[in-house]
Amino acid sequence: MDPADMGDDLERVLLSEEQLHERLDEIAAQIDADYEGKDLLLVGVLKGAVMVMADLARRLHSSVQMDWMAVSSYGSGTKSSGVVRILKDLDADLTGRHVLIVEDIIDSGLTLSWLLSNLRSRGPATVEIATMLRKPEASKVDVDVRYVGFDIPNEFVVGYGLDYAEKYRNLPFVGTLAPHVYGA
Ligand SMILES: O=P(O)(O)OC[C@H]1O[C@H](OP(=O)(O)OP(=O)(O)O)[C@H](O)[C@@H]1O
Ligand SMILES: Nc1nc2[nH]cnc2c(=O)[nH]1
Ligand SMILES: [Mg+2]
Repeated sequence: MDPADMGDDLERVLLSEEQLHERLDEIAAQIDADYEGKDLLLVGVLKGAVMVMADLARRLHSSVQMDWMAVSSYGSGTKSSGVVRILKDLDADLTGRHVLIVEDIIDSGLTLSWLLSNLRSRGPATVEIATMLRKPEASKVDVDVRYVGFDIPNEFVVGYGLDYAEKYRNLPFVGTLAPHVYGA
């Protein structure tokens, strides 16, 4: 999808495709170094993390497996409901595994803190987190995030997996929406 095809829905491009990919090169190199000689299980959080999972995984030289969990707390709005629902659970048994949760964004941090305690209760060897984007609110939650692509301002963003009412996930960049789109 091209920015031009969004008409006046797009306010501005926050992170270009090039910026996202360059940062992923750096993060992938760090992950390869940190997990050298270990089997790694990447856990992608559907649906938002699809793009970052695909782009990160293909940069890794480590031995990795990929599994998916679908959770949702936002529905079709721009605010977290605070209630996290499992829509699809993992196929993999986490016992003794090195787990890396792959997220597109940490905003309120509610999804992640819930996910962390859920996955930790399944007996993994280690659980770490990689996220492409992180907003300032996330600092209020006591969660240690090992790999962060970009710290971004507190605006509702779309693209690179992130939706507004299920649209715009296929944008190759991260942008902000014009307020008229979500009725502000
Ligand atoms: O830090 P938080 O405030 O909890 O927000 C972050 C979560 O919100 C988004 O998922 P969403 O619930 O919109 O589901 P989706 O990935 O299917 O769009 C995003 O993918 C994160 O999982
Ligand atoms: N699309 C989108 N989903 C989110 N989920 C949590 N924060 C955001 C955001 O800024 N944009
Ligand atoms: Mg969403």
